Amino acid sequence: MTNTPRTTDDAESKPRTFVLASRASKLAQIQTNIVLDALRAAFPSLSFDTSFMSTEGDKNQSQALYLLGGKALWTKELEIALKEKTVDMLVHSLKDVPTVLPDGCEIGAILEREDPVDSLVVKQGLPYKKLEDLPAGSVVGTSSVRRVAQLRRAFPGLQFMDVRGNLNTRLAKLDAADGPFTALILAKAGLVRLGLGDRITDDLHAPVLYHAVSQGALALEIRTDDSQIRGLCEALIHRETQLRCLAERAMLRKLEGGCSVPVGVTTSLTHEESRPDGLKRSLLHITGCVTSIDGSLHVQEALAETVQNPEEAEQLGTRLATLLIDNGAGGILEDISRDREKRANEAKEKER
Ligand SMILES: NCc1[nH]cc(CCC(=O)O)c1CC(=O)O
Repeated sequence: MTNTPRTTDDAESKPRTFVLASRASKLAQIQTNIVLDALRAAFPSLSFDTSFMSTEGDKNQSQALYLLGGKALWTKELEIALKEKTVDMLVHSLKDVPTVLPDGCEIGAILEREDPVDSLVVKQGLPYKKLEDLPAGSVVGTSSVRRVAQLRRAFPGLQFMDVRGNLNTRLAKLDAADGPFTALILAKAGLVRLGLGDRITDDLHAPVLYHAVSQGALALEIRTDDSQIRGLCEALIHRETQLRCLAERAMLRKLEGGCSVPVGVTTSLTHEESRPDGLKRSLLHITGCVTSIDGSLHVQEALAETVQNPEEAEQLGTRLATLLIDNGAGGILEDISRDREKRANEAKEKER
């Protein structure tokens, strides 16, 4: 047997292994494996691996999300690893990705969306199916100010309470015999991906509840200077989801909201025509709303436009945000940031 000496050249010609990274929660791992399977199917000769880590949002389970504010709670640690090149691609729920990315990072692909609606999950053993069925005073758990603000309008008799933790933790809190909750509102996509879709008793649609920007869609975040991985990402782009989500994110960016402001949205894309030059023109509808935390004020606007590319989709979202701001959303958002500052200061005072 001959001994082949290992030269530097050999090491360098060793094929690159692309490392996909995400949060360590069960849902994040399932989502990463969805992407891993798609990449392996599209590029059978390439080598992929995964890496999981916890983020500030996972570690800080006690503070209300509303007070933690619009920081990059779920993405920052991952983006550091991406920039240090320990990993090559981040798999996110696009909903959790801030609308402005750090320098050197970009979205490489937005994948086909699950149903973006929010769903009702009722405590095990209780007979209720819909929010309408819940007795007055029932406690509904959600950590989203968007859901609380909109649902207070439609269901003034219900009580809403913060519930934190990953999806399995929240369901355990719901089902606990001595727990306060009668039901939870959760994103349908997360429940379905976790195989918990059978716990859903109802889906909540607009105009009762507008979903979060980009809810239900997965996104891949990459280094701007990594053209090789950008090329791989392109194979996973779902055009319809991409155009819808980019419009939604452009709206939120202009409203200067993070994941924790009461901004809701719905979009739809209808294919109008394939033109002789090969470009597709699609009609993009977007309805957006901003609701005050107590549900007393609600501003809602809608626009529709034919779009041919991501830039035009973003322009539509930005225009909708301007319309919302001009029609009262600006005041609602200012009140919220004043209130958040006040509460954050009170919390700091308490610590002293
Ligand atoms: N903020 C938590 C979060 N981020 C993404 C999802 C669900 C999956 C998705 O929207 O893609 C959830 C859970 C929830 O809101 O119920």
